[in-house]
Amino acid sequence: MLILVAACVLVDDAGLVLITKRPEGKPLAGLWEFPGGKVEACETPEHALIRELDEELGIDVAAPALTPLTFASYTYPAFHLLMPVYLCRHWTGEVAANEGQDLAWVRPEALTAYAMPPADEPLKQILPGLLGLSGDF
Ligand SMILES: Nc1nc2c([nH]c(=O)n2[C@H]2C[C@H](O)[C@@H](COP(=O)(O)OP(=O)(O)OP(=O)(O)O)O2)c(=O)[nH]1
Repeated sequence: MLILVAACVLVDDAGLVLITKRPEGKPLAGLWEFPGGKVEACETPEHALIRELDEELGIDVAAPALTPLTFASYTYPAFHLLMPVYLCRHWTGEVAANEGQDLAWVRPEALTAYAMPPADEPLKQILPGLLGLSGDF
């Protein structure tokens, strides 16, 4: 089974990236991830992400502010994850932990210090380079 999850690398003015901790009771609990979630039927990945960022973090993101950055593709025991990852540098509102989740703003090079789902391992390695080349979207 293929599961489509949209995720976002939110980058603030200082170049820090937001990661959030998966809460207890969910699969992969306690691991840090990029905000996002499953794309529902009849939703585009962009609209799923805009919805999740509003629900999880209370921020408004406009579709043009989402730039395709990279993707993850990983086989978990129960499904195969395909995860388009977008870059977002512009949003309105203050980032808040709407679901009580832990949040961390980290330097891209420091992502390797955080335990993340196995699907995210390659992303940790390539993000510093990708963000260094990504310009000012
Ligand atoms: N958001 C996000 N999900 C990730 C990442 N890496 C990774 O393996 N995943 C996996 C974990 C989950 O199996 C899946 C996301 O599903 P989820 O259950 O959190 O999505 P959701 O917010 O729609 O949750 P729910 O409605 O089912 O509770 O993608 C990541 O960096 N960000």
